[in-house]
Parts: sequence; C-alpha cells; structure tokens
Amino acid sequence: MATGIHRIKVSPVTSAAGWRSLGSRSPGTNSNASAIDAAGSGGRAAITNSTSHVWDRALARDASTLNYSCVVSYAFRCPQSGPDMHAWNPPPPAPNSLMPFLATMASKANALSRSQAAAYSATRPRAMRHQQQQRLPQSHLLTAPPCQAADFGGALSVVHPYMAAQVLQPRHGRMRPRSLLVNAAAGGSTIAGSEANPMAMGGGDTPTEDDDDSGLGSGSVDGMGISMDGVNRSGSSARCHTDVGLTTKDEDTIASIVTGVSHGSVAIIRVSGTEAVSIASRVFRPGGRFRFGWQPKSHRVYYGTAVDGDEHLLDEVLLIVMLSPRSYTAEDVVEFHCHGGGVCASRVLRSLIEAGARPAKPGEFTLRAFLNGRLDLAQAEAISELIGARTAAAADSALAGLRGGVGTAVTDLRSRCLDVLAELEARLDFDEDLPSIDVPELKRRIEGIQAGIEKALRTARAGNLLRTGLQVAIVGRPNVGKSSLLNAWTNSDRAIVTEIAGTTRDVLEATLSVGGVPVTLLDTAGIRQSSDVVERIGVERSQAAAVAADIVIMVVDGATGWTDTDNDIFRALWGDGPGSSTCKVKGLALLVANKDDLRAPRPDNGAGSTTVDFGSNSAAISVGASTAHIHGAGSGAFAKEPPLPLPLLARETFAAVVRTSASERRGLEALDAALLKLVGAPQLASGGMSWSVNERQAEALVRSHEALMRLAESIAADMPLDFWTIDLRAALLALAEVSGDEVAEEVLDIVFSRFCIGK
Ligand SMILES: Nc1nc2c(ncn2[C@@H]2O[C@H](COP(=O)(O)OP(=O)(O)OP(=O)(O)O)[C@@H](O)[C@H]2O)c(=O)[nH]1
Ligand SMILES: [Mg+2]
Repeated sequence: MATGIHRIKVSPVTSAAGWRSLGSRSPGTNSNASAIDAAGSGGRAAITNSTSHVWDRALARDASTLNYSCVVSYAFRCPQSGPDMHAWNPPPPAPNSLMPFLATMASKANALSRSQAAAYSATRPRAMRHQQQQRLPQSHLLTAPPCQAADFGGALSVVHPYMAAQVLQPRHGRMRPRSLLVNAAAGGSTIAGSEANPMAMGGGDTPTEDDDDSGLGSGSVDGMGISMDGVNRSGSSARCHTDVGLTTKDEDTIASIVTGVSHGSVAIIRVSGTEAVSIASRVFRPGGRFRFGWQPKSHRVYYGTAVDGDEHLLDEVLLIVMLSPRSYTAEDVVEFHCHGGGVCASRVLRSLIEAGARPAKPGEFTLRAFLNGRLDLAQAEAISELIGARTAAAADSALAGLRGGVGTAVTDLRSRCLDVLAELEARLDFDEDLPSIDVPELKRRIEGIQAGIEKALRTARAGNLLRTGLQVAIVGRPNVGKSSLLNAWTNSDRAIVTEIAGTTRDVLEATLSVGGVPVTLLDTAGIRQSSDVVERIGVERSQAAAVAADIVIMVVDGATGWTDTDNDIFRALWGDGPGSSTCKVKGLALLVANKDDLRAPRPDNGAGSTTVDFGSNSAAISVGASTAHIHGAGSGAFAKEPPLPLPLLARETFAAVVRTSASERRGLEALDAALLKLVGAPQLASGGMSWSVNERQAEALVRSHEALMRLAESIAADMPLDFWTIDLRAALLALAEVSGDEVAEEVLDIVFSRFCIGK
C-alpha cells in the first residue's frame, strides 16, 4: 500500500526521471508538489483498507493504461467528510479552485449520450469488478448533475481512459499528454473527465469573450503533471500550463532575436513568459496617444521607442502584444520589431535582459509551445524542418507535418490500438459477462494497424531525402566535361571550363533541386597520374569525395567511349566491383556519357536522342516528353548491348548510362530521372508531397510494428490475454513517442537542441 502513487512514478511506460523531477520539488513550494503530496501520502493514508485496495490497484492499472491513451490518471477524493478532510496536506489549491474545472468536466460528461455510455460500459478497469454490487449504471455515471462540492466523498473508482477520452474532446488541436481523470462515485454523483488539451480549458487559439468570463475554463490542475496554477485575469485571458514533468519548464521570461543575423531591414525580438508585458514595459515607451498611459491589449501593434535603463533611446520600434494563450508559446508574448542590421536588435535585447528577461536557449520558444500543449512533438520537429527546408518540396512536406499530418495519422493508429486494448481489458475484467473474443476479426484489426504503420514508414525514405538531400560526386578523367556538366545541370557558371586538361584542381560545390530533392553536386579534379603536386592533391580529394558521396557519377567522353584510362579510374574506385573488399565507393553509381553531340549518328539511334539503360531492378519508364528512354533490363546487366560498350564489371556497377551533351544542355532531364529512380523517389519529381516521418519517428513506428508482430505471435500461440495486452501497450507506447505524448526527457533534449536560438 505504501507505494500507491510511487508505483505510478516508476511504471515502465513512464520516464522515471520525469516523475522524479516532479517529485523532487519540495512539498508546499508549489502547486505541483502540493498536489502530489496530497495524492501520494495524505490521500492514501486516509482511505480505509478495503477502499485503499481499489484505489491502489486502480491507480496502478490506470497509470499504465492511461499513459497509452494520453492520459495520466489522477484519482482523488475531496475532503468533504471524515478523515479525508485531512488527506490534503498541505491543502492544495483544490478543491475550490478545482471546482470550476470539475463543473466543466461534469457538463461535458452530461452531454455524452446514453447510448455512447452503454457502448463503453464494458471498458471499466478490473478494479471496478470488486465493486460490482455497488456499481452505478453507466447512464448514471455519465448523467450526473454538474458537480457540487457536496458530491465528493465516498468510494473511489477510476473511469476507464477510453471512456474519458470520449467524454472530453479538446476544442482545439489534439489531446494533450497530461490529463485529469476524476471519478468520485458514491452518494449518487459521479464526475468523469479528462483534461485533454489545456487549450480546451482556458481557451485556445481564439478564445471568445465567453471563455474569458465563464470562470470554468480558467483553472488548470497541477498534480501528476497537471498544473493547478492560479489564474491571473487582470487584463489577460486564462493561463493554462501543463507541466509534462519531462523537461522542467521554468517560469523565467525569455527573450531572443528571432530573425536571422544577416542584414535585413527589420529584426524581431520575442519575449515570452509571465513577465513579458511588464519587462517589455520597462523598455518600451509608447508614442502618440499612448504617451501618457499605456495598457497593452492583445494582438495590437503599438508604435514607440525602446530605451535602456538610463532612458537612452535605442531604436524606434513597433511592439506587438500577444497575450496567453493566443501566442506561439501559449504564454504572454511581446515582440519588438526593430530596425535590422544587428546593432539595434542587440541593444534592445540587452536592455530587455537588464529589465529581467533571460536569453532564450536554442529551441526554447518551441519547447514551451510543446510543453504548453500548443504543438505536439511531431509538429515541433516539422517547424525545425520547415526552417531548414532547402527545396520547395521539403518545405511542402514540413508544412504538411506542421499542420498535423504525422500526428493525425498516429492518433488514428493509437485510437485503433486503444479500441482493441479496451476490448481485451474488458474481457479480463468481465470475462463472465461478455462474449468471447472474435480472434480472426481481432487479427484483421491488428493487421490493419500494422498496414497503417507500414504506410507511414514508407514516407520515411522520401522524407529523409527531402531533409538531408543527396551528395553527388562527379568524377572522371580530365577534359570529359565534368565541370561543364555541373554548370549545365545547375544552370550556372559555377565552375571554370577550359579545353586544358586538369583545369579543375579542387572540389567545388553547387546545389540544385532534382525533383524536389536537394542535391549537392561536387565537381572534382580529373583523375590522372600527375607529377604536379597541386594536381595530385586535387586527385586525392576527388577520390575522397567519391568515397563519401551518396551517389557517384562517373563521366566519360561519349564520343570516344570507354577508354583504358576510364578503366583505371573505375578500378581505382570500385576495385573488383561493389561489395568487393577492394571497392572504396559506398554510394550508388551512374555513368554519364558526355559530349553526345560529338558522337557519330547511328542508324538505330540518332545523335539527338538520349538513352538511359538501367541495369538490374528497373522497369521501363518514360521520361516525360523528352526524347530520353529508360529501358528495363535483365538481372545484373544491360539487357541488350548498351549504347556505350562497357566491360562487364562496369555494366554491373552502374545502374544506368545517361547520354548528355553539356555544351548543348541535352540529356539533363534524363539525368534527373535516372537520379530519382536510383534513390527510389520518382514520385517526388511531380513536385510537392505530403508529410513524412523523420528518423526518430520512424524508429518509434518500427518498434510499434514489432510489438504488434509479437502480439500476433502471442495470439497464434494462444497465450493468455494478459500477454496480448502487454504487447499492445508496448505498441501504444511507441506510437505515443511519435507525437510526444510519452517521451523521455533525453529525447526532448535531442529534438530541441537541433533548433537554433530564437526558434
Ligand atoms: N562538344 C562538347 N564539348 C564539351 C562538352 N562538355 C564539355 N565540353 C568541352 O570539353 C572541354 C573540357 O570541359 P570541362 O568541363 O572543363 O572538363 P572537365 O572534365 O571538368 O576537365 P578537368 O577539370 O580538366 O578535369 C571544354 O572545352 C568544354 O567546352 C559537350 O557536351 N560537348
Ligand atoms: Mg573541371
């Protein structure tokens, strides 16, 4: 018994470090600690033996279940009568400040129809089996009148999270990680609720006057990761914090320049936190009619000046106030729009820091947005990707993620998993009451979820290509037209081109977008034996570039064909072919036969055409309206004699031969197509794409998929139901990591450390 709450803290699905970070706060110093203390010690101590059993088991069960359903269960009883009055030690802001919240929950619960209630009636946890005699009908459970203080007391029970999730839908955005689940069942009244999105309580993106005045949405409950902040309504809308307990969210007001450091005409400084307005007021001097008195209103722009502590003028500025929760961080935010160029913004920022703000750490604004429930983790990552996007397709993909693409897909998969879990749990709890499980149907549902995961995983490759791009090294002997090809492909004069062999000495970079994939082209020095020290170093660098590249394009002179020198270069790089111990190149390989314009016309293949012959694994595709053709081929070699006679090893190494004329800018479309086909992303060529999962998300999805595979094995082996639920919960947990509903502090650190300062 002594482990009630603490057992939850170290439950296998919850970051132990996360809970420790909450629990380590000294009791009484803040509402978190008070609430935990009340529930963890005082509350437990006050419960009678028989009820304690229910309490303890129910909490322990729900701690694991709820974690999977974005809900942290926090059952409590209010000190309405008897010794429970003393259970809250020290008395937290509850119950009075909790009442408006509970009233909201009750009215939401009341809104749920009886039929829905009946549908979920079987989902109550096993703990309630012990209460069957006193069990309230579900309709009663959900049609309790709005809560009054007197309604609390009596036996405790916990409502199944699945039902709780149905009871409360956030008005904005998605369900958030930390939720409240309260069910004080006795004396005829029951409240069931789950605080999902803090926005749902205190308003969201667009709070209405009603929201501000109702008093119902003002509180947030802080305990077990749920905030119970006092609400300051002086001029601002409700402030709702959800401390996820994973990364400690400090209460500092932070400031940073959020625009780039390069010279622009405007620089923006963002200040975020509870003191944002007061700190900004110490620096900002309003002009015009506000000169003699200024009470900032949300989402208004004010003109004025910024000053330092000695009232020295620093800059003329525009000030935008965005009060919580209608801001990027969901905190009070003030932005200073200064003159660009660095100096003005730096001086204003310094003044803000002297006035009490703290410099923001990298990614801290977005971290706060995540912690405050403004974004899920996948959306936060999408912001970082959007900022770093190098092509329009990459930006499109990041935008799709930012608008909830990944999160929505994963939420759907999770809710399907939860449906299955609820059914299994119900069989565990009420096996005598319910029909047995339809195993073939269950298998079908699990396969459906697996298919959904696989579909999400299929986006990973294209997403990765868009995010990281490709390094493509162009190698070959001198004078074959490598630099000319780079210039033609990038439509630039980046590289020096002369008829002198050995013109390029160093590795030269140029970027381009190939069907939306960001490509970094590396032009290299022509590879040959040389007594010239500088050229020798250049050749070494060429080889090093080829070794490190994702794709190596070897250029030969298409008019003269494959020569002995080409063969030497090929052997130096690929040795006895890919996979052999002598092969240095790790990436994929393409062969370009340049100077196609100089090639003598052949009866079967006019000089104006460009032919791409793929080796193994390629199907016939046509490349737009160009004259290029890509032929399917047999295994491991060109199906028919390629347009360029090659030794067998070369045929097996290069996935395709592309004929180009750099000087006439021909064959470049075919080169694009060959490159995209080589990396398996021809669909990107059509431009734009939907969301994609990143590496971290893909890894979690793979774990979820594996857990479902284990579940399928458990079913096939006719293992007990308990085993099935273990695997299903593991699958759910992995899915929760994608959106950040359950995520370790270290993961958050890694994700947000990738951001730059000011984001
Ligand atoms: N006719 C014709 N000439 C080309 C073509 N591509 C390049 N050339 C010419 O070939 C010569 C060498 O071109 P570069 O691009 O400098 O060749 P490179 O492979 O970079 O040579 P190095 O830098 O010395 O290794 C120049 O005179 C180009 O004008 C082509 O497609 N057709
Ligand atoms: Mg060159």
